[in-house]
Amino acid sequence: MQVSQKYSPSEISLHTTKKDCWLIIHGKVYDVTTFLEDHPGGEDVLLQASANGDATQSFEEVGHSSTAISMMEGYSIGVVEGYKGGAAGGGAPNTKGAVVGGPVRARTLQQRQPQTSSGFLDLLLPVLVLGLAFGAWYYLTFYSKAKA
Ligand code: HEM
Repeated sequence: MQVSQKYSPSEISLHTTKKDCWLIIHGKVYDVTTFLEDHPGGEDVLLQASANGDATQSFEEVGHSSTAISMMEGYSIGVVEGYKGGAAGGGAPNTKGAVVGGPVRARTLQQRQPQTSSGFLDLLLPVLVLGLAFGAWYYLTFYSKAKA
């Protein structure tokens, strides 16, 4: 098994420029310098996230696809020394040294819920059906009376 390179937070904080940009996501360190220009969300957000320290929250908030999550491995260069994940981040190395939590949490968050239709549309359909039913009943009643 490959031993992960460990980086101290102060060392990581030296890599926040366009020519040298590292990110911390779930306690892992990613060198995204070559990815900056190709990132669909733009390079600015990555530079900003890099400068902010831990990019886990920003990364999660976007709800990245599984494609994005699998791309990350290609930029991984190691782990944060002494990283303690805690409730917010997940992905912390546990006592046995295995990284837990991160991908699972990422997956649950990135399953974007399809936008359910608005309350207005939810109401419109039953009202339309009722209206049609009433119209049909009224027409048939009136029509049969007129004919009689
Ligand atoms: C190694 C880390 C990252 C990788 C590999 C990555 C990859 C991607 C990919 C492939 C997309 C296209 C949409 C998708 O497939 O989900 C995307 C979109 C995006 N990403 Fe990232 N990303 C990374 C980190 C970040 C971070 C740290 C942030 C926030 C600070 C961020 C913000 C965004 C935004 C705003 C979009 C556009 C979302 C949209 O328009 O729907 N990304 N990213």
